[in-house]
Amino acid sequence: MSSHLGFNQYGKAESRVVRIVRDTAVHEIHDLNVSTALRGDFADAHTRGDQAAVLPTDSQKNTAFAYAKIHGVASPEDYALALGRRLLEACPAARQAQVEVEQYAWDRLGDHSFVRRGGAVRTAVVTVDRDGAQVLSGVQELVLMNSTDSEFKGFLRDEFTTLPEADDRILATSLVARWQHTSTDVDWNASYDSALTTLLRTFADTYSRALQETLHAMGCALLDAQPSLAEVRFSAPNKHHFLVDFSGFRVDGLTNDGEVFVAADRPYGLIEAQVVRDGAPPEGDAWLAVPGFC
Ligand SMILES: O=c1[nH]c(=O)c2[nH]c(=O)[nH]c2[nH]1
Repeated sequence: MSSHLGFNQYGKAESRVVRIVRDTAVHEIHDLNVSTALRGDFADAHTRGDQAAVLPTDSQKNTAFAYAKIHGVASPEDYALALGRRLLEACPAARQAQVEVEQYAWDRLGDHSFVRRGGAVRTAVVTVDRDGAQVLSGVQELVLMNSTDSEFKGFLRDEFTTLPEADDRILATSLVARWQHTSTDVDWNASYDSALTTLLRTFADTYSRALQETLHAMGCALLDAQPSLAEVRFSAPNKHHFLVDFSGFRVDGLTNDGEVFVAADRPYGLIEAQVVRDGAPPEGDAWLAVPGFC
């Protein structure tokens, strides 16, 4: 048999890093899930069992914790850039380091008391190589619903199509979105806040003829609002809500005029799309091994 080693990377997945900033009596909390991966010349580890070039995943994990102190967490992007650069420095065989961060938000209850905020998780994926870095920012588990102003009709029909046309339906999703920056000279927190505002406003304000159209509108709005973004990608489960049929109930005058639905959890439509700025620079390896997108 003839074969060769193909693409490979290795690192520590999902280090749960909690950094408390306690320089004053009013503490701050940064709650992260951090994954690192190194890519480069690690053939000897795979083919000869030689670990000389391998910075252990345990050391990568330790660096993730140390950098929460040494560098701090001004934003997930800024922390990930610092961590990625350090890992490249520490591992000469690595050509590229990818750092993925999820940040869980906490709301303040007092000087040193917090309550975890439900809902959306902020994300960053930073890919650092020896002459630059690429940054994706994003959000996941952003659960959205429009209770009207959504239709789905005029679709292709075949022998197996039973779906009725819908003039007025619920549109709901748990959105994953990531967007690529063209620079690392960015106010990451301001950019994220503005992106979220744009996405939510557009979801709410767009009359939807399909989830596909809504995603496209959200992507266009985001690229319009932030000229330094190259591209946005969405993965959106269509969280179907089916009208409950009251017609068999023996209750006089009981109607269901778009008022009572069953929320189905599976199967679900999965709508994925990229919206790309014309003339955007090449995307490089920013999206390599980033799961969940077409
Ligand atoms: O917004 C939608 N897009 C589809 O492609 C689709 N397909 C389907 O059955 N329902 C929907 N809804």
